Amino acid sequence: MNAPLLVAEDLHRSFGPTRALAGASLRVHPGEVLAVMGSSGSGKSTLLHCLAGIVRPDSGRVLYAGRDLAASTDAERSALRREEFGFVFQFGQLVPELTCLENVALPLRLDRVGRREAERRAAEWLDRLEVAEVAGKRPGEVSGGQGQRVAVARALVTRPRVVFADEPTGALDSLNGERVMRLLTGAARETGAAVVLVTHEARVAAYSDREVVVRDGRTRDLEVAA
Ligand SMILES: Nc1ncnc2c1ncn2[C@@H]1O[C@H](COP(=O)(O)OP(=O)(O)OP(=O)(O)O)[C@@H](O)[C@H]1O
Repeated sequence: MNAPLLVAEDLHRSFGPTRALAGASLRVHPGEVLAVMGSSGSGKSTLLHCLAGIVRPDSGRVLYAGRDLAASTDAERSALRREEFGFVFQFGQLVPELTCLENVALPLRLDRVGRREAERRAAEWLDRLEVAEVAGKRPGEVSGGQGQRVAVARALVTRPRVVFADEPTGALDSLNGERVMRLLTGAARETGAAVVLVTHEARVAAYSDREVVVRDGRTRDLEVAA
């Protein structure tokens, strides 16, 4: 298998007296869909935030493409998040004042792509996520499932190498959840993006290539020969 793109080694992280991570390790290979499973409070989101350079572990290392995240500056880490990573959260977190098309175009605009080109690419992604009809609407005017598909389009429009998805279907009914998962993993496979998918639902994890379980802040790999 290729060299891993993202590596977490023996991460520990506490918030005051609460130990969120107590020895979490994992590897993400280019293009793979990895599900991070575990019960509520087990440390899944903290692990995802450490992997994405949002939360700094108390000890342990995170390497992205061989580079130690702790050795980079805040500016380098935010550039990495903007250029190489995409994010999908449980509640779309779209900008309410912008139309869905403008929301998807936003990461490109932040990368200084001109408006016309950014909106052309955003429209392509809305189409790909089967949600072209909401382009001119604001997030408050679309359904939960449509909003999540817009959020997936926004996460993928910059062609990231890793998409971090934290309970992306958590607020959806099962039919809409399945649709979001099918479109998210399909688009990621087409563009070669890896996906780190945090979920507590086996039905959602079924879309992954491999599963890692977090329990009391520690990871356990389900696949022996991963
Ligand atoms: N910023 C924070 N401040 C204080 N405690 C926190 C913070 N973030 C996480 N924790 C605590 O760390 C533990 C792990 O939380 P985390 O959100 O990583 O778990 P999770 O597995 O993602 O849970 P859930 O599935 O409920 O989202 C929990 O006890 C949580 O309350």
